[in-house]
Amino acid sequence: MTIRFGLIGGGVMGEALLSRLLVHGIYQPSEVIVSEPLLARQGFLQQQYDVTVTADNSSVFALASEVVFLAVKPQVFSAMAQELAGILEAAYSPLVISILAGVSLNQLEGAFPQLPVIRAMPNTPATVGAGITAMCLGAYTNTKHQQIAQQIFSAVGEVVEVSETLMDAVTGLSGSGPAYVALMVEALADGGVAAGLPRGIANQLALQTVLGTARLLEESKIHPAELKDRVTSPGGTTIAGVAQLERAGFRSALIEAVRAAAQRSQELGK
Ligand SMILES: NC(=O)C1=CN([C@@H]2O[C@H](COP(=O)(O)OP(=O)(O)OC[C@H]3O[C@@H](n4cnc5c(N)ncnc54)[C@H](OP(=O)(O)O)[C@@H]3O)[C@@H](O)[C@H]2O)C=CC1
Ligand SMILES: O=C(O)[C@@H]1CCC=N1
Repeated sequence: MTIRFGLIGGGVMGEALLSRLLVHGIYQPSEVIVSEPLLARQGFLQQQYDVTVTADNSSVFALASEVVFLAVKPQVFSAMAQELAGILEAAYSPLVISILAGVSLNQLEGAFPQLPVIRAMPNTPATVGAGITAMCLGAYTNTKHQQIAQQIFSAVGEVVEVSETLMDAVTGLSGSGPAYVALMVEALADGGVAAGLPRGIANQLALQTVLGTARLLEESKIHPAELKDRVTSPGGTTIAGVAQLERAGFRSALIEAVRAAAQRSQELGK
């Protein structure tokens, strides 16, 4: 069977995307090639997903007819682009999809001249099909390319299209956001333990509180402030907790976290 999908960088995000694409049957294992420097990792991916593996990035471009998906760290982008410069042949014309934080369409189009390029930012809930991806289209893309990217990212969750000027902000919010939420779940459980709960029960209460609240907000479409008002009984427990969060600068801390991550995304592209 022809190889249609090439993945460069089979790490955390690369594997998350790959596994969902295979589960959804968007690509068959025989249609996929993955490039990875580590032999042990190559062996794992080959055994786990039955895909072709290589350490040679140029062969991914040579073989993948439809999509080359970049999932290496932004810090190795220049070295990778230099290694490929001059090797890529004019005959290669896959759609290049990059999920590298901070790396701009301009940089991608400089590295892959004339190729259709899409810059995207998924997030780790993609692993369980509950991700959200923001994407923006490069100059050489057409409707077919947009549909291919839409299909790929729909396999791992929701998809929104944004202007490239918003991609660093997206990275700071939804790209990095799962870490903030995970910290919050951990800290809530710690609070429960501090208040006397056994660890297992505290973990379960913390996780289900976050899941349930997110689901309630999604299904009811009420504003988060209104939900907060509904939980806070006059003179009750919740307002005591909220007042403490305000004293500790909880909201400000989250706002600044998103801004710092967006700023870091900007720096990674320089
Ligand atoms: N993790 C996340 O939540 C998200 C990450 N991203 C983006 O996804 C990208 C990957 O992140 P993540 O999966 O976390 O990182 P990982 O380090 O887990 O994955 C990167 C993979 O690329 C491999 N690699 C390194 N150099 C090369 C090379 N020259 N050619 C081919 N493969 C190479 C690495 O191998 P080795 O380990 O041997 O170096 C590793 O397996 C980043 O650009 C990040 O910005 C985007 C959205 C969310
Ligand atoms: O931390 C990072 O740089 C990557 C990008 C978004 C999430 N993880």
